[in-house]
Amino acid sequence: MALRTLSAKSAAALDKDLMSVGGFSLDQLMELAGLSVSQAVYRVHPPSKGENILVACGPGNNGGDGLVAARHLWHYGYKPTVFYPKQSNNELYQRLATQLRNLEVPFTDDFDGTMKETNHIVDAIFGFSFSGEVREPFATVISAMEKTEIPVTAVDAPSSWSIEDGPPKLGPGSTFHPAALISLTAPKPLVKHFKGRHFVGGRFITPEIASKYNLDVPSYTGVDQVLEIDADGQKL
Ligand SMILES: NC(=O)C1=CN([C@@H]2O[C@H](COP(=O)(O)OP(=O)(O)OC[C@H]3O[C@@H](n4cnc5c(N)ncnc54)[C@H](O)[C@@H]3O)[C@@H](O)[C@H]2O)[C@@H](O)CC1
Ligand SMILES: [K+]
Repeated sequence: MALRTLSAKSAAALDKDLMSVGGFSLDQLMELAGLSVSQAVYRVHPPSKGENILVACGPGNNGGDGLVAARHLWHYGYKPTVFYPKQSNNELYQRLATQLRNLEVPFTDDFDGTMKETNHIVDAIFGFSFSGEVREPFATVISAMEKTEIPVTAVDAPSSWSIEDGPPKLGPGSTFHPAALISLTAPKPLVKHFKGRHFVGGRFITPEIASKYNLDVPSYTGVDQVLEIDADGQKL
């Protein structure tokens, strides 16, 4: 039986619960989410397949997960480059960007140009709060990820996909099928349209929260922050 999914509305409510009664700060959740993302990338694309990783970050917390993942990837020996065109003034994101600059991780405004030197892309543009039609500058970037042969790992959702209904019928993203997806906390309903390698991560939910939101706690192994599952939700 497939792992139970979490709607966009419940994902937002669960996040709030973790940060209130759960006692977590956003920094902590983002660190664990981004650490999971980096481990999924390591599984899908070990450094031996090419060290250049382009991390595309959006304006919200999905983008924050990308910034954290870029830092861990650097420590694993990759050469990440970050595309982060709508940088937030929020102190948390500024600190994440400083941490990357201190490692001399480059930031680029030229997604297409950087893509030419890239072995793998991380799509951290939009997560569970995305809705409507994609606005620029992200529409162009999503079209580029849609057309390229370079494999993409999507964070929580392929950007542009409706969280409930999957790929848009028309426009940017309508034929965007990333090679891999890492669902954070729990898969979202869009996974029924997803055909690539699927991981779950975000190893921070308690049995109580899982029960409140009617979720399965993934059976992570040892120190792993990710679990790869098949279409039936079974561990691979
Ligand atoms: N409990 C969890 O699972 C956690 C989830 N985190 C991450 O947080 C994400 C959700 O973050 P947020 O709620 O900040 O939202 P997102 O990062 O999904 O996106 C919100 C941003 O996208 C913009 N946006 C929305 N629709 C758009 C459109 N059509 N065109 C252009 N821009 C648009 C909004 O203005 C906003 O700036 C999750 O998907 C996950 O990646 C973690 O960081 C923390 C823990
Ligand atoms: K994404």
